[in-house]
Amino acid sequence: MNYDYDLLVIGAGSGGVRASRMAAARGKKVAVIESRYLGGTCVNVGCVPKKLFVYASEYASHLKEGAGFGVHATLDQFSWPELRDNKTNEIKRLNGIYDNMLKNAGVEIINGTGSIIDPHTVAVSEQKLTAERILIATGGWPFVPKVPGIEFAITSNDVFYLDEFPQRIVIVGGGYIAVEFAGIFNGLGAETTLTYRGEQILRGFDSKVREFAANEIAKKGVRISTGCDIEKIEKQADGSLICAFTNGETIACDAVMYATGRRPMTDGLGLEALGIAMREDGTIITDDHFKTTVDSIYALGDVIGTPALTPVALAQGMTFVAQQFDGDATPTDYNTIATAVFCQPNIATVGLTEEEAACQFGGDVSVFESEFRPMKHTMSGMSERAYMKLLVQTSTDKILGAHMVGVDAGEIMQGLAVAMKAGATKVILDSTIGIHPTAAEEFVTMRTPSRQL
Ligand SMILES: Cc1cc2nc3c(=O)[nH]c(=O)nc-3n(C[C@H](O)[C@H](O)[C@H](O)COP(=O)(O)OP(=O)(O)OC[C@H]3O[C@@H](n4cnc5c(N)ncnc54)[C@H](O)[C@@H]3O)c2cc1C
Ligand SMILES: NC(=O)c1ccc[n+]([C@@H]2O[C@H](COP(=O)([O-])OP(=O)(O)OC[C@H]3O[C@@H](n4cnc5c(N)ncnc54)[C@H](O)[C@@H]3O)[C@@H](O)[C@H]2O)c1
Repeated sequence: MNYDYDLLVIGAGSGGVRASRMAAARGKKVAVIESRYLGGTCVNVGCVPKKLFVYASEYASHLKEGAGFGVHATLDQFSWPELRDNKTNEIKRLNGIYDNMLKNAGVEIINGTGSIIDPHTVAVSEQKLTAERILIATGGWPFVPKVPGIEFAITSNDVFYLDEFPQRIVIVGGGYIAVEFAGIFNGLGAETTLTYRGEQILRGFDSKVREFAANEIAKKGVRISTGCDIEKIEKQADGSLICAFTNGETIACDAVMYATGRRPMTDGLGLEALGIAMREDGTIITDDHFKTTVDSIYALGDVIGTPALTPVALAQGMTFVAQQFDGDATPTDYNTIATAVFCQPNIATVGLTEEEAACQFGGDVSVFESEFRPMKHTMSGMSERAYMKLLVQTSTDKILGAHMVGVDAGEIMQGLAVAMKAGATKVILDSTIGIHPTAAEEFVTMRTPSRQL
């Protein structure tokens, strides 16, 4: 059977771009269909613009900290339009780089929305394209609950393009996006409320990390309200919003941002008609080779419900190509994926939480902890503290988990993740000479366990 392409990818985000480039590099005839923006969520409305905003949000605090060092500076002005537009220009530059990168790799870019009409055919408007393999890499989309007045709320898709900076913002959710944007808006000077329906933000993270981080975030000025939810949002004549909460409280604000999770983007793909199996939450079911329940159709990235992180989608893209075109059957390894929340200070983690370690290795776990005031803040006057934890299997000395709340934790944790992947034991960390004076050296100097689990 002759097809137009060896591989037709739907979605030019983190996973789709990587898979198409790698397949084209192996001499395959590849096209990628993209409906909105090259680079997908991460480049356009995710990791990249978010991190640029995080940088912006930290200057005011740096200026204050300088005083203790004799460096006196005041913040004259923060211009939201400048931040927003400079960010947008940077994203456009990256879109151009993606365009060149794909074309130079020999990947054909097709602008439009893809819809699968049979196991080897994708329709894009009037065009019908055939391929030996179809790869769905369509990512996710913000989920917002049904709440009266939800139409007045914004999501992470809108927040990067607001006409005006909200001086008062309510952020709903307790996950990555809510916590990161609470830090961004608070740092940029907005009166920020983070509201979460559960007891403690950052579900899934180590419980001490959650408590410590929530405390540090609150110390920075974010008002954290837990155990309640928004009942309704009303728009006032002056354009401001009033949020009514389930606990009877009301808050007036200029913007309400919902960061209540993401759903897989499968709208209009035609999956039901093809009989492609999905879970209840809409994520596509795949095997170790990213194959869906239809033989020639594959899926990877956020749309399959694996950890929704760019490096995971990238790794999957590379595994997919190795499996399909190099004859390498090795599946993607999801163990010890390091991750960071870019709040102030950062949270970063790799491996098991204390709760998971206790559950899996109870009676055989040593906990090493360190909590301290970072050296910088002994003179900056800030009360910020840092927390680090290592979980070690006592009988084997193997590192089970590493956690940090502190400046640059995201940068520090990557090295620990490599060590863990290499099977590092506590003895190896102990025999590693530290870099002084850094916070990171604490990870190689914690000698006495604080607890046994
Ligand atoms: C605010 C925010 C911050 C984030 N920060 C981080 C971070 O700091 N670190 C991190 O690791 N991860 C972060 N993430 C998660 C990360 O962005 C995703 O995990 C990653 O982008 C997933 O890649 P993907 O290839 O699965 O999908 P995506 O990158 O979402 O790409 C999917 C692409 O498919 C296109 N598409 C969808 N349907 C169709 C169709 N029918 N036809 C054609 N094209 C279609 C979309 O337009 C999109 O371009 C963040 C996410 C958000 C929302
Ligand atoms: N730094 C990073 O690596 C980074 C940053 C941002 C996003 N991401 C990825 O993107 C994913 C999506 O981020 P997210 O923050 O939207 O999702 P999330 O799953 O991390 O958090 C969603 C939050 O919304 C709450 N929630 C869900 N439904 C709700 C409802 N009906 N009412 C009130 N609250 C509700 C949940 O309890 C949770 O606290 C993350 O899980 C992560 O994988 C990663």
